Amino acid sequence: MTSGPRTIAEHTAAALARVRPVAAASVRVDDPAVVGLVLAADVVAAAPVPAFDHAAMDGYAVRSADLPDDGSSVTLEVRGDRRPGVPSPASAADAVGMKSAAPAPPGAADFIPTTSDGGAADGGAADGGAADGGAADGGAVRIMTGAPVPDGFDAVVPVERTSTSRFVAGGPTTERTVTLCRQARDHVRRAGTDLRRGDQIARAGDVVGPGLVAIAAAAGLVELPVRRRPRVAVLSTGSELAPLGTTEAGTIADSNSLMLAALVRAAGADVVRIGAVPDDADALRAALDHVVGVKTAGPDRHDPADLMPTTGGVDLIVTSGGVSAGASDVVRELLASGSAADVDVATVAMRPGKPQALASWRGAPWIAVPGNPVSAFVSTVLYALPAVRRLAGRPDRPAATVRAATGWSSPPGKEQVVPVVTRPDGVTPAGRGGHQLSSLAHADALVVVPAEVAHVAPGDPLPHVPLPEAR
Ligand SMILES: Nc1nc2c(c(=O)[nH]1)N[C@H]1C(S)=C(S)[C@@H](COP(=O)(O)OP(=O)(O)OC[C@H]3O[C@@H](n4cnc5c(N)ncnc54)[C@H](O)[C@@H]3O)O[C@H]1N2
Ligand code: MOO
Repeated sequence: MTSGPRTIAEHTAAALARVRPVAAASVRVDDPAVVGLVLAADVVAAAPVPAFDHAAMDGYAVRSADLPDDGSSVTLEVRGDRRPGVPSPASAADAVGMKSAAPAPPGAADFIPTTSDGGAADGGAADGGAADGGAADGGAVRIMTGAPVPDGFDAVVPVERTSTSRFVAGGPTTERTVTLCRQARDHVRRAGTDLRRGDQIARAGDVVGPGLVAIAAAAGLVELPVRRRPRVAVLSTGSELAPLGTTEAGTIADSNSLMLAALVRAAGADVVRIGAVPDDADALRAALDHVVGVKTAGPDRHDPADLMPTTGGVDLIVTSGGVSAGASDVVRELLASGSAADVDVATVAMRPGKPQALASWRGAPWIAVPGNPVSAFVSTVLYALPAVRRLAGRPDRPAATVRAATGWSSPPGKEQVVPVVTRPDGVTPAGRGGHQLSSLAHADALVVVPAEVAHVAPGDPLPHVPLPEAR
C-alpha cells in the first residue's frame, strides 16, 4: 500500500499499531538484570513493611503508662535486652532455656533476661527475672534500633536521654536500673505503617529501579513480573557504506547504524547491529532473514516457500536508507518485490524525513527510515523509539511542550523536526541547525514545529520529544 502525505502523528500511530509488548516473565529481585526492566503487572506487598513493631532508636523499651505525665523522671528496673535479628521473646527464652548462668557475650543474638543482681535469670519469671521482659511487670527493656519491641511495650526512650547516657559498641551492658522520663515521640516504627500486605507498590509499565528493588525485597517479594528487553535489529543499506576507519574514495562511514543502535539501546532494547548491507535486494533479503532467524531449506534460499517464518530472532527491525525514489533504493525494491508483508510506503509531510516505510518481514515488524543521517535520526526517535517503548511494555510517552528560546523559520506546509538543546529559558536549535549531522552532537531533544507555522518566535510553545539518556 502506498498512501498520500501524512502527518507525523499518523505515521507514529501506523508504526505503533504493528507492535505489542513482548512476553512477561518472572525475574528474581536479586538479579541485577531486573533493574531497568518494565513491570508486566501491578506489584503488591506480600508482607507488611515494617514487618514488625521495632525500635527506631537505641535505648529502652518502656510502657508509657509507667512514665509520669508531668515529665518527671522515674527509675525502672532493666529486665531484659533486645537486639535486632533475635527470635521472638518466647522462642528466645526457649533457645536459652532461661537457665543460663552467665550474661551472654555482647552481640549475642538472644533476648537475655536480666535479674535484679545483674546476672542472667536462672529461674525465669518465677524468681523475678521478668523472663521475657513482658509488659505485665513493667520495667524497662534495653533495646537496639531495629529490634522488635516486646509485647505490651509501646515506646522507646533513646539512651542519650536516660541515666545510662550511652551504650558502648561491643561493650558490656550491665546496668540494673535506668532513670528516664516521658518523651514527645514514641520512637517505635510500627508494623505495616509503610505498606500493609496487599498494598500496591508499583504499576504495570513502571521501570524497575533501585528503590523498587528495595521495597519489593522488604515487602517479601522474591520475583517481579517483568518483560525482557526487546531485541531490535538495526541495519543500514548503501553500497557506499564502509566499515569504520575506511578511507577509500567514494565510501563513507556507516554512521547511521551506530547512531540508530545507540538510540534504540538507550530506549531500553537489546540491539543486534548488522551494519551495512549493499544496495542489492538479495543481500538485503538474506540479512533480514538472518536477523529474524529464518531457516532456509531449499536450494533457492530466496523462495518464500522455503522459508520457515519465525520471529524468534528479533521483535523489531529498523533499517536506514533506500526508501526514496532512486534506482538503487534497495528497501523500496524489496518492498515492491512481494517478499515483505503489510507494506506501507509513506510520504510524511515533515522535514527532514519525508520518505518512510513500514512492513513486516517474516512476521517481524520493520520500520524503514531514510538514509540522510539527520532524517534517520529524527525518524528513529519519532517512529522506532515509541515502538521500542511499547514492546518493552511502557506506556506511551505523555505529550510535552517547551518554549522556544530563539526564533527560526520553518518550511510551510510541513512539520519541521528540529534537534535542540534544552536550557531553562527554552530550546535553541542544536549546532548550526538544518540537515547538519554535527548538530546532533549536543542535541538533547527534538521539537516539532507545526506545519502551519512559518516562523517560530521566542516564547512559542512547541511539542518537545526528549532524547533517551544514553546507556
Ligand atoms: N527524486 C527524489 N530523490 C530523493 C527524494 C525524493 O523525494 N525524490 N527524497 C530525498 C529525501 S527527503 C531523502 S531523506 C533521501 C532519503 O533517501 P534514502 O532513504 O533512499 O537514503 P539513501 O539514498 O540510501 O541515502 C541518502 C543519503 O544518506 C547517506 N547515508 C545513507 N545511509 C547512511 C549511513 N548508514 N551512514 C551514513 N550516511 C548514510 C547516503 O550516502 C546519502 O548521501 O532521499 C532524497 N532523494
Ligand atoms: O526529508 Mo529528507 O528526509 O530531506 O532529508
